[in-house]
Amino acid sequence: MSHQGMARAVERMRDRGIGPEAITVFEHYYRQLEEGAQGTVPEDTIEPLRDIQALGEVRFSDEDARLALSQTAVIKLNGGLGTSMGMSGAKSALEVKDGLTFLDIIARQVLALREEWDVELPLILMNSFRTSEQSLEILAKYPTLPVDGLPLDFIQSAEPKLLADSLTPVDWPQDPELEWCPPGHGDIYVSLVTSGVLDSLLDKGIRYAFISNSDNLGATCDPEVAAWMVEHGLPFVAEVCDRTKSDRKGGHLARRKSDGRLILRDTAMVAEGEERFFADIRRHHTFNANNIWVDLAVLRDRMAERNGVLGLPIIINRKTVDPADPTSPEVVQLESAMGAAIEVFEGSEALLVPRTRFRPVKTTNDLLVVRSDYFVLDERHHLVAVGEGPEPFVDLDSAYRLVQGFEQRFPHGVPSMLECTSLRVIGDPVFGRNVRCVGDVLVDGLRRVHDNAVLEGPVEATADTRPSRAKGDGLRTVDEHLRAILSTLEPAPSASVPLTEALGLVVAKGVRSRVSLPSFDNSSMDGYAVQAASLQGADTTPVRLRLVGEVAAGTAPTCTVGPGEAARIMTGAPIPSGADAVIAVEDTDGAAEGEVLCRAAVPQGRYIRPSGEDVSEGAVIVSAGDVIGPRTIALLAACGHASVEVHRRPHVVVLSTGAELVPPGEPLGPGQIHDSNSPMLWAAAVSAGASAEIRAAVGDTDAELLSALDEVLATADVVVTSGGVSMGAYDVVKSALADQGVDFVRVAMQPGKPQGFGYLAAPDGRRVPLFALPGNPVSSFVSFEVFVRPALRRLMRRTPEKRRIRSATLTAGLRSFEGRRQFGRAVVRRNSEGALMCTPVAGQGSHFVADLSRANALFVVPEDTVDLVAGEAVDVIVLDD
Ligand SMILES: Nc1nc2c(c(=O)[nH]1)N[C@H]1C(S)=C(S)[C@@H](COP(=O)(O)OP(=O)(O)OC[C@H]3O[C@@H](n4cnc5c(N)ncnc54)[C@H](O)[C@@H]3O)O[C@H]1N2
Ligand code: MOO
Repeated sequence: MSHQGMARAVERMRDRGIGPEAITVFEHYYRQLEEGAQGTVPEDTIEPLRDIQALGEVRFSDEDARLALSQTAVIKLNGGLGTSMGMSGAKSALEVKDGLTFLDIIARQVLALREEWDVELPLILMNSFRTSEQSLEILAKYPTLPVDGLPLDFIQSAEPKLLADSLTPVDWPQDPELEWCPPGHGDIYVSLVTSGVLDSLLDKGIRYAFISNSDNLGATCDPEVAAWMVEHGLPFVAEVCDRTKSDRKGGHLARRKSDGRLILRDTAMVAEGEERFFADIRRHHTFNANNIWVDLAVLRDRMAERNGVLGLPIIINRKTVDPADPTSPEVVQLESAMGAAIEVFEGSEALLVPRTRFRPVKTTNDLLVVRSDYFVLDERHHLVAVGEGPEPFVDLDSAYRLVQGFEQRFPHGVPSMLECTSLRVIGDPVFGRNVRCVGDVLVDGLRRVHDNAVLEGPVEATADTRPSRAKGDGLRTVDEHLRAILSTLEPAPSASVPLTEALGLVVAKGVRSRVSLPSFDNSSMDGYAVQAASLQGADTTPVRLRLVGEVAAGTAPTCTVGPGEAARIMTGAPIPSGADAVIAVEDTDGAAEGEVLCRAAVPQGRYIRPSGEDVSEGAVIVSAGDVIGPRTIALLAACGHASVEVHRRPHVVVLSTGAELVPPGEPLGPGQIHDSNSPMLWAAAVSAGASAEIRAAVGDTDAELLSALDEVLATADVVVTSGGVSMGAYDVVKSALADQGVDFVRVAMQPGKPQGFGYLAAPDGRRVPLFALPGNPVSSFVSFEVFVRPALRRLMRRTPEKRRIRSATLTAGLRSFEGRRQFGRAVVRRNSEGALMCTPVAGQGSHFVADLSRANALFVVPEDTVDLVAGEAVDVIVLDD
């Protein structure tokens, strides 16, 4: 009966036009199925992987990496339908981040790599008969993507689903397409051959393929892996990641004892009673990320040797014919796993890669995290985690499981997850706009989550989630206020700036050298360019060489140096042709014309700085994320760049308020003081890396302040005001801006309790952040340190945003306010044993400018600490690091 089943299945495949190679493979698996093959891998036949090479340990020169990448193609397994997320078309057509689909991101990643490395890097999808059309439509948006002589996709084979009891092909007239399934991703090897793509790639000189799932946004084509394969002649590399408890189900690699080869053991291959070994994450401590690298020439040989049947272990997948209808007949699908091919290649290797290379989106929980601000797409379209903590754990209720239900309940986008450790939603609330999750959040039984809600854990966000300003005694904590600021800031756009304006900025786009360094062979000494052979024996018997010319730095040589000849040469001057060494002037008589007497022999190459020794033309000299310092500027300049693309420097305008203020240097009238906050805040902004200017202080009327702000908003990226934020009758900043979008809050800190922050609209529509700091000089300074400096660094993408906190020993006791975090001023020094000692300055009042200036550090006393005695440890922030 089942033999008949195979015959009928094969007949259907022929009718559908499926090629003989794929049919042979199907028959192979069908026979295994009939024989009751289980394909198990018992634990005593394998050894756990040990001493796995890690990606960070393999390093190659740019040139090697480029060369390897120029022989590589990216292949994406794109047959997935996303049925488990309620999708019917290609899963990769789902908008996953910033309005882009998986395929858009993949296409952009490939195009960025091509540009960065100047390589052809073909992208090819392995589609199923159901995903091809829709996927190619998306890729059509990228006209430069296709590579001459290669298709953008090939279609993997199809096979009939078999009725579970009779193993005959199932009939499903309601939707005949459901009678077919793709034979798993292990089919890629057969389909590469039958589609002709394998030959086309090899004909074009493409020797390696990087193959991964299209829903794994972490799987970017890393040139270092390609270079590693080339260097060691590896036929097959499988990327593995460290396994955590939640990865217990995935497959892992192991070494087969009988022949020492690597094999893949998937869940389905675990022998009965051996689940505990499989689940032991210390024993099998990595899992297969399904990112593989294959030497296509070796693959072609293996396929030929085995008559097109690689013989991968069979996977028997049991489903219903209509996956969406559990009452439809039960079927089996014969599949194989791509990674299983590792056992076919002698000399295969596993490579331990960071978890970031395995970021699949399998569920809407994954989708929420990827869409959120926890991740950004960088300029190379790599998905980069920007949250400080580990990736948040998300568990949404069943109403969100399918994409449609998910979209309906997040109509304004997903919440901010930057500061979230976990989010669990019970019920099916619709989320408003600008919702922020902080810590471990549980949403239970809510009908809706309001706009601007801050869900702060550990929370049972069961009651009201309207934005809460204050808690307890009405004060906001320091961390809450800082988060409220940082989470709304949008980093400055990138711009190209001259080198002299780039100091301290973060590179937005990698730069390649326009020249080789040195760009020509030149002399590292003042002396004579010679042929080394001419000076043989000159150590014992001095040799006379005929002077044929002179080369100074900055000129082109006009002479050629032959045997017995020399050309006078200066440091940095080009080596004339014919010469292969330089003898230093000290080893000669220094003659300027006629003949020069040489008293030393020189080896070939002596004192010659060869072209390209330092940098080769086209090499990447700085990368996105690098911070520009004086040495980077030297490199950029040497490599021919007058400007560099960076994240822009924000321009800060400082504006003090108070009728009592007089500019420094001018005489004081009764009740007047010199404005010291303006220059202090200006200097603090410049020290933080921003550019800054001071706007003359204004008095205490709303009109004065508003008209000054109108003026500064035209040029400011950030406005910092001082004064006028407390409870006084003339507290102008608060009175003028409270209903203009600036929030005035009291923060549980000392000094610096009254704070304002918000956004004002600039004349050109930009939203300009405004910090309203308290007027007391010390309060103003501390507020800048705690809130403005991290914000400026975030705008410039400088990390770390906050200063380092260290521990020091107090030399004197002190008292602090309960419920407020105290930022005291101190002198922090090392004692003779090297220990950090903290001595608070005498005047801790908010008006002591001299004591502030004597201090070099802030000490931080937590909210719940009131008394500290000498000898206790205290946190300190050293200011002049
Ligand atoms: N009744 C209350 N009074 C105050 C409270 C309060 O809660 N209730 N809070 C106190 C705290 S704490 C602070 S801090 C200050 C904040 O005051 P303002 O931001 O409103 O600032 P001003 O009143 O304008 O000035 C305070 C102080 O600082 C001197 N100052 C102001 N600007 C400058 C400058 N540019 N250069 C040098 N010195 C400056 C100003 O002359 C005052 O002496 O409020 C407390 N009051
Ligand atoms: O809190 Mo105010 O900022 O002390 O002086």
